[in-house]
Amino acid sequence: MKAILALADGRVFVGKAFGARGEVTGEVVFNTSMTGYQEILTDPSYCGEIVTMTYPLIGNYGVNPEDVESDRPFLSGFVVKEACPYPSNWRSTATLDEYLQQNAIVGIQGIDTRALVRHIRDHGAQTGVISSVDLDPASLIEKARRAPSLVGRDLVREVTCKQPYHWTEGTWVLGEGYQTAGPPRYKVVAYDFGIKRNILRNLVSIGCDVTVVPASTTADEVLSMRPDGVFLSNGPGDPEPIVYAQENIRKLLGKVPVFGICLGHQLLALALGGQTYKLKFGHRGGNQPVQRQCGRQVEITSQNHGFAVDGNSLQDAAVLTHVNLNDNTIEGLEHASFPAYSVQYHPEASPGPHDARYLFDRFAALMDKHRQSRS
Ligand SMILES: NC(=O)CC[C@H](N)C(=O)O
Repeated sequence: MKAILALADGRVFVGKAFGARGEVTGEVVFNTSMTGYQEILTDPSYCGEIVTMTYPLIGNYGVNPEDVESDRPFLSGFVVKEACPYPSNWRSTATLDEYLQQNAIVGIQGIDTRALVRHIRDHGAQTGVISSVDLDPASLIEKARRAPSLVGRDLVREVTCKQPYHWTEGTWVLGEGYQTAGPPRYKVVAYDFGIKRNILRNLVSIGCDVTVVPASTTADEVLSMRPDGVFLSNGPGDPEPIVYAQENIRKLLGKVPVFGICLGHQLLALALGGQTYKLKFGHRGGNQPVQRQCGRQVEITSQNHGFAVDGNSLQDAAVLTHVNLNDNTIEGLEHASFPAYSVQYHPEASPGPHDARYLFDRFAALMDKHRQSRS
């Protein structure tokens, strides 16, 4: 069945429908990861986005019930060059096409993804529409132009949990599956702005007893739980309109150690009086080089973000700790005096390299130090 991807600037790509049939809009972005499509599909940070994979063959190891970062896919639509119909993997329980159909995700394949990605790289991310029900390019271009932008929208409300919940699953080991939690050493409250499960698994693996709370949970409610640390999660959309989270973070600073990832990093910067801005097309992939400013070591990192922190806006409120070697954007910060730090990239990987796992151990050390300071 024919399908069309139309961009707001009038560029049109004709391909074949796969996954669910229908029509969706979203900001068209691209991810350069060669593997990890199931983790990408189930990362709530992609809510509101149509995700294009630059690697041409997607689905060749199928899907399975373990490699997920939330309970369902959150992206708007999926664009690939070729969706493999015959996966080869002993862990596979379904094809990519079946998985997208089961989760009502609209896909298009068979388009020139290289041309699409070069267009986005040269002209910037923009809204688009995928449709297998309206095949009139002019109509679709108009729909893409009317589609809402990510800027100024609170998409966190669409993905956060409704009630607090306890998390006990640790990281995955081949042949054994997900590890169970050992004796807890730290009580951590994790804000769910669209949290990825592998962040929770890594927190459990460093000895955290994790309670996940909705994004709107107040600082007083969090402090009443007497945590040793508070985690600020990744999540979708523009960080600026999430003012309620910035206000709660501001009230927590200095009272309890804080560790933030991606959206959590941006919210921490905003809470410190900093500013964020929208990148031309974002960083999404598994090979972004990030250099530590202390020690100059370079980490190859997993990334998925379209906004960034303006390093000049933080003044002396925070120290900039990590920088992206591709474009010198800010990738990490720490508070000048309070036990609080964050990174723009994803040390939990899923998908991607594990170079930055040390950042979880750093959270444990910060909680130890804070506990000693109170004893
Ligand atoms: N993965 C994330 O947390 C993304 C953060 C934010 N939504 C951005 O696109 O920059």
